[in-house]
Formats: sequence, C-alpha cells, structure tokens
Amino acid sequence: MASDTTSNNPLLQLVPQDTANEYYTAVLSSLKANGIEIRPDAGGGRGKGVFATKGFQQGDVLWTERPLAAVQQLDSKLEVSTCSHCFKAVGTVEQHVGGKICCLINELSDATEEDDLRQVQDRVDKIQAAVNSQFLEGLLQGRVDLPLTGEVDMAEPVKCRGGCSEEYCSSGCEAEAWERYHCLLCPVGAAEGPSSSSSSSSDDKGKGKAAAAPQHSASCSHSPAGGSSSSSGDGAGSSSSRRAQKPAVQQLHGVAVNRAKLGAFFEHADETNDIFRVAAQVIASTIITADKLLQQAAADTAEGAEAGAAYARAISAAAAGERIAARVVTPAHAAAAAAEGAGSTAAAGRDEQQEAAAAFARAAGAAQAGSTVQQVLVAAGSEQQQQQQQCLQALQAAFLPFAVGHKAAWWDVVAEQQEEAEQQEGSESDGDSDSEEVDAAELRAQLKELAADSLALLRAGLQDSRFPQLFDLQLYGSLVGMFELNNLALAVPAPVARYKDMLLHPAEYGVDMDAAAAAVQEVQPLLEALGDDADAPAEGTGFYALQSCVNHSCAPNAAATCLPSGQMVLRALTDIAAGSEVLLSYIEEEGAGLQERRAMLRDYGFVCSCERCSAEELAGALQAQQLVAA
Ligand SMILES: C[S@@+](CC[C@H](N)C(=O)[O-])C[C@H]1O[C@@H](n2cnc3c(N)ncnc32)[C@H](O)[C@@H]1O
Repeated sequence: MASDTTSNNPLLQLVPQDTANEYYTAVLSSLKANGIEIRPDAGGGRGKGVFATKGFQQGDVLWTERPLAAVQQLDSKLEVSTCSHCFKAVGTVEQHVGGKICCLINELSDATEEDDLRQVQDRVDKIQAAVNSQFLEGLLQGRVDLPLTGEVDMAEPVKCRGGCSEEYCSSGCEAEAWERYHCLLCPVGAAEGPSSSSSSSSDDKGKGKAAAAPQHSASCSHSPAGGSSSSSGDGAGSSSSRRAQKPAVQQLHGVAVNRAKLGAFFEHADETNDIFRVAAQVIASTIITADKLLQQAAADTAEGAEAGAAYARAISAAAAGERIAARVVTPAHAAAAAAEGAGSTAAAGRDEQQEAAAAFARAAGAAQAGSTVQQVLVAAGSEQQQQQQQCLQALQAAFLPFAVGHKAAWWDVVAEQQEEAEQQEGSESDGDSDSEEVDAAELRAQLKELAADSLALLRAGLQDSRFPQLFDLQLYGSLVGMFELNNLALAVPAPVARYKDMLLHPAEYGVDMDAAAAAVQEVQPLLEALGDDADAPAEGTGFYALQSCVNHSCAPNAAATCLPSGQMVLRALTDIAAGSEVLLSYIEEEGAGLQERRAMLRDYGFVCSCERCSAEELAGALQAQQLVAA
C-alpha cells in the first residue's frame, strides 16, 4: 500500500494510482509474469495485492525475480561467501567447508555455562577428529581438494574495481553493481577495471580453484569477506595503498563522494542495523538514475536547440525553391516535405530539408518526452526554481519503485510492535500501562536518534546539493520501515549443503554412485563435524518489486524460495484458480496456533484475518460460548 504520511517530503506523498498502475504494468512485463496482475485494493484493508488471471497448478513457477536492493547479513557473510550483487556462492566448496568450520569453532569457543556443555564438547571432539590446523589452512588456501567438489557449480570471485573487499561472481555482476550503486558507495573508490582475485586457471572442472585471499585463517580469528575490514556488504574493507592515492573527495554523478566518511557509515551500519546498508543502496541507485534522467533532459534540450538551428537552415535553403519554401512552415510540414522528398525544385536544399525533418522528429520526440519538464519550466519562476523543479521531477521518477512500497517510519513501526507486545504481556500479568508507554516512547526516540546518526554519516559520505528530499530523516525512516515490513528474507542454498546433498543423492545429480560412496567415506568426519551447520544458507534481506506486493495468509497458496543463482522464485503450493489472490506466508505458520501466529505477525505490523485465522477465531469464540453456557 502507498503511504499517506503527513510529511511534506514529496517523495513520501501518495503515488497517483495511474502512475503506480503504469509502473506495475512495466514490472509485470519485464519479469514476463504471465497470468499475474496487481490490484490496487486487495480487500479487507490490506492495500494492494497480487492476483492470478489464469489458473496455475501446484508446483508451477509464477515468476522469478531479482531484488531491487539487497544485502547479505554480516554474520552470514563470514560463513557463506557470496557475490555481493546476486548472492551466488563464490570461492570453492573447500573454502566454504573451511569457513563454516572456522565459524563453528568461534561459536563453540563463545559457549557459556548456560549452553549444554556436553553437547559443545561433543562437537569440539568431532571437529578435532575431522581437521587439524594444517588441513584447515589447506582447505581455506585452496591446497586441499575434497572429492567431487568440481561437480558443484561455483564462481571464481571477481574483486571490486574500487579496491574494497566486495567480491562478485562475474565481471558482469561487478560492473552492474558498480554502475547501479557501488560507484557511489565503495569506501575505497579507486575506479580501476575489475580484477579477478584468483590467479588460478579455469581448468579445474569449473571449480574456480582460488588462490583468492582467504576469508579465514586456520586460527579462525577470521575477518569478513576480503579479510581486511570489520565491514561487509557495500562498504566492506579497504586497500590502504589505493586509499593513499585517491583524492579525499571525488565528484561522481553530481555528488561529492567522501570515501573515508562512507567507511564510517558502513562501520556504524555493521554495528547497529544491516538495513541501513540496503537504504544506502536505494539512495545511491536513486541518485544515479535521477542524474541520468537529468543528463538526458539536458541532452534533449540541446537537441531541441540544434533542431531549431537546422530548421532555420532548412528554411533558408528552401527559399531557393519556392514550392518547398511555401510549404515548409511547421515542423510537421518539414517532416512531410522531407518524406515527399522527390519533386523538390530545390535539389541543393533537399538533404538539408531531410536533415531538418529528422531533427524535428527528434526534437518532437524529445519535447514529448520532456513535455512535463517544459511545463514545469514555464510554471516555475526563477532559473534556480526551475532547476530545483527539474531535479525533483527526476528524483521522483527515479524513486518510484520504492515510493510505491513505502510504509510508516521505522521507529513508529518498531515502537508500535513493542507497545502491542507489552500490552499483550501486560494484560496477561499485572501490567502498568504508564511505564509501557514510556518504554515505547523511549524506544521510538532511540531508534530515531540511531537513524539520524546513520543518515548524518551517509550525508557526510555523499555530499549532494540537488536532492535534499532523499537525505531527509523522515524518508530514511520510511525506507528502513519499508524494509522491515516488505523485505523477503534471502536464504540462498549454501554450496556445502549442495555438495552434501549431491553425495547423498548422486543419481539426481548424474554423479557416479561408486564415486559418491567413496567420497562420502572420505568426507564423513567433516560432515559430522559440521552437523546441521553444513546446511545453513547464505542469509540476507532483499526488496523485490513484485514479491513485495504479495499479501500474507496463514494458509498460503504460494511460496518464495531462493535458487543457488540468487534469484527468487515464486511457486504455487496448491492449485491456484484464475481470479484468486496469490498469498505467501511471512512466518513459519505450520503447526503454530492463532495467538502464536499473531505474535509472529506483529513484526509485520498487522493482525491477520485470513480464512484460517477467521475460522480459528470463530471456533475459539464458539467454544468459549459453549463453556459459558455449560
Ligand atoms: C509485503 S506488503 C504486501 C503488499 C501490501 N498490501 C501493499 O499494499 O503494499 C505487507 C503489508 O501488507 C499488509 N498485509 C499483508 N497481508 C495482510 C493480511 N493477511 N492482513 C492484513 N494486512 C496484510 C500489511 O499492511 C503488511 O504490512
């Protein structure tokens, strides 16, 4: 649902329905989501929703989608190295096994008396039986080969051209991330071409055998991806040698980028809330898109002026041939004359007329594209006002994908959740409502201050004078709030889990059974040491244009999962009839009772009244009545 906030920020105003409809039509078409529509009012006060316009069968893919903005959690990045743009795993299976063991060792060494120490000791024993420090170092450094790991599709890491510790699965992903947002967010910013972090050749059955800087050392006092910084996601790490060469502030996309200050922003985000990193990604990509729109508008205006000059030249050329000159009085006539072409007595002027016609056609197109800009220019008073209006218009267009999704401010969302939780607990115990209010109010103030600190650091890193609306605290809070409510938790299958699954089910992967059985024998101690941690996916959070429009039900008919490629796929869990709403479950609803589900859904800011909840509520009320009657 679009926001109806009371803020004066134009980016927070309700998006006109026509504009939203146009945007979603474009989204559906670009995703080739056939048989799907977005209705502005899904009913029951739930805002917009996604509906099937044709029947789907259980298991059908409804659509696949990449996020508009996403980050992997810092902790998860230590355990599963992925492409910072698309979340496909990078490195080798061996490095991932080593990384997971390091994380496990760290976790176990943090165990306290409150943990089950016998269980902890059991796991330590298993690790010691499986690896020694030399073997672990070998896994991490690419000196140890495990059997059949070449069968798992992995990508060789490509480093960020800016010199920070971000890694990508391909030069394509590196370039896309750089162009879309990372050029403004990289805390190092030495803009060289992308470089592979591995010097190895690709003759190793696609393993991407890396001599890549390991993310862990065998002592397991590991650092995040790339190894040199406490930061991850956008803004991770730095190379001090490159930092020394670059200027303190770089001008890019109309923004003065202070890389050192960006580093401080990311450190703060890593210490406080991952979501700030996603918000920064949205802000950076919006600036870049808006800047491109402004450049385009300027080019169109220049083209219009050029067209005018060409027209003037065409007029004077045509003056030599009266038949044409009499007719070429408007751009439309110029175009018609040029199309007619032959028969002109002004042979010398024909080419020029055609050029003029073409220039006019271009100018007309440009004028049409920029017509709203022109209207604004006429309406605006001073040149400065005109520029501000132009900037705002470009900004609104660039921000549209997020404007259609934004919600209440983060501090309000969280404080309301807290209030409700406390009221619930309060009504179950003796509840002092005054102190509850103070707690929620305090929380609101604390979160607002935290967001203000984060935004101040981002503003210091991205010094911008054209788009003040984008650096407004209320907008920042709304962006973070939107991510809290709309984001899909990313869970990209880890390569170690795929490796294990392949060894256990070789036939499904076309792998020789005997080879798999021998491999299982060899790696059994490692898999036992890892236990369930082998299966832990890469976890993060992403905002998706279409998935974020799907409402919740405690009896869902669809489910979203991540593929190893990092793409999200939405599949039908049941048959879905044409005209039905597509519904996901935002929570682990299976086996949970009504109150438990409602408590989980509090985080999403609504009370569910889906068919299952309504039926259970009714059944509960009837039961209560019967008890009273009895
Ligand atoms: C991911 S968005 C879904 C799209 C949303 N309807 C919109 O208009 O943007 C999640 C929000 O939709 C609303 N919503 C989703 N499922 C709901 C449900 N079962 N009952 C009430 N509100 C729901 C809540 O406001 C929730 O915060």
